[in-house]
Amino acid sequence: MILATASDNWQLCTAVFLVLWLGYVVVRRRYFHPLSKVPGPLLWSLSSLPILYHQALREGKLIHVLPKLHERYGPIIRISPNEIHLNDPANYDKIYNVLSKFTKDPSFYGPIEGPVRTPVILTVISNEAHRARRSALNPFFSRRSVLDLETVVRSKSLLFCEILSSALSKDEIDLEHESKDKKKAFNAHGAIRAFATDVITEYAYANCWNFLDEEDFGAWYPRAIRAVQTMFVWFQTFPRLIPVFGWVPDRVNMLLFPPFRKWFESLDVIRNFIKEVRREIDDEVKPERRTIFHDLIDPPLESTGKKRQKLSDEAVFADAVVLTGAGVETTGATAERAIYEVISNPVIYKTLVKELRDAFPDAENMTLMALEALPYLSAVIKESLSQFPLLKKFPPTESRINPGTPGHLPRVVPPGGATFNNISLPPGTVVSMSIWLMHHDPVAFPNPETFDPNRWLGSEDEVRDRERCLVPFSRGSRNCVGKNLAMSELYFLIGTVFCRFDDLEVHPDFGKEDLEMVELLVGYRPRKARKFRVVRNGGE
Ligand code: HEM
Repeated sequence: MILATASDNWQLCTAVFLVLWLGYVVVRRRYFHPLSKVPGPLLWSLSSLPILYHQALREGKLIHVLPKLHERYGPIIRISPNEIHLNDPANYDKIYNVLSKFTKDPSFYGPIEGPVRTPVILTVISNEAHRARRSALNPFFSRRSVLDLETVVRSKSLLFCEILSSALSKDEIDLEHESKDKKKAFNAHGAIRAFATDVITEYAYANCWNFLDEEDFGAWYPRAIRAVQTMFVWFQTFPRLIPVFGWVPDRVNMLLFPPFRKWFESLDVIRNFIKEVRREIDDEVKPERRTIFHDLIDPPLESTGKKRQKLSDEAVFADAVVLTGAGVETTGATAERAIYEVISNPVIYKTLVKELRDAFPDAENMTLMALEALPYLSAVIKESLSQFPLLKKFPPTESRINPGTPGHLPRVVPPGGATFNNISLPPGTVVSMSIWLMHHDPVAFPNPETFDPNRWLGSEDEVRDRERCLVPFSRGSRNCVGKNLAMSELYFLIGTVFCRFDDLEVHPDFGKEDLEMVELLVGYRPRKARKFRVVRNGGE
């Protein structure tokens, strides 16, 4: 009896303590927190669970909700106890600039290291440490290097067109076993991502993975990267899971998460390749072509006569993993979007084909500089990197997510604090802006629902103003290192496809609703979406 009463009292005390503690947290975060004056929904200011709900349980839908919150609460909103989101383009360059003192938010970027288990270029927190690491990569992805190695991108684009052409004429071969409809459809979704993987593996490592030659275009790879990215969201909210993942042997992780199996294997391929290059360097074997691994392990002399800082094998490995994966879905989804929009719009299609065929009687002779000089092609690419048509089926904010990296890229306010839209933020506050919202600024992009390359062909002043809001690769010292290569891929792929084919159509099974995107740092199609396929005019 005495024991029962003691236990009841203990439970009561615990319940009272929990209620008081919860009340204290709520009152402190809402009314006495340095960010308490920043507008935003109550629940979001108390906990980061709403972000987890939209990112993990609704898979990457935070980006769909942010515009609605801005509409309701204004240009500066509190989206978690310590994070502020901004949507006024005037603030972009204050945060994301070359000499920025804003550092990356460790609680967002740190978990990205989880699966690789070592810091990667994307996640280095200190801007100084990042500068040293980035300076090792920059020369390899400079405009000069991309121009020097343009044959890599050109040859993969031509191969893509060969495969597209033979896939669409397959119906002559074996009509008995498959329906005509099935035969003539080309899996453009898979092939575009295979193209992006083949380019980066050939360009950076001179060791192409040749996904374009595979039946399913190496579909395991984008699938595995996506699984890894989904995991980041959980790691970001529950960082204690990261060491658990580290302790669990790879074999068990592979059993628990099947898409990881091949991904772990791909890590081994990269690791072994680094070992091989290290051996070559030690044995003073002259490589056929110096790759990024040669440059990172054994940096060449600079014009000053100095050698750049050497990276450890572990750092070279980590950056190679990111470089291989970072350009697949980003470039892939952008190119896919461009091809979809062009073939869905006869006027755009005709104009683009004419411009390309007038400039290049033979697609094999294209050069990047000649492609870049084409105004209409350039306008199509800029439009593909920025914004997309409204899908009638969804409310606008659910429909116009652009590919690439559309979401918020959180940074930490430096010592001394910062002021945005007349609201002062103390040091240590996390601030973020979303590229997708920049591309939907109503002043820079009137009629954002329309895919309209002409918006990039107006007066110089008008285009310059618009370009201030065009930030697909972000800006400043932490911007995309692969942007020159990505642009070269977009120019060559879109250029060769539309120089060669004037009769492509979207497969009738593919609807506008399949273009919806979710954001897991990189923009993805929702899992239920059908894959983008093309057919030849009259092929149905
Ligand atoms: C259309 C294609 C692409 C888009 C839109 C894009 C966009 C971006 C953005 C916005 C960032 C900054 C992320 C952040 O602040 O957290 C970034 C970083 C990065 N991107 Fe890309 N990217 C593209 C293609 C590529 C390609 C082809 C590569 C491979 C070479 C690549 C490699 C990287 C790497 C390594 C970083 C981290 C850079 C650093 O932290 O210094 N990206 N990208």
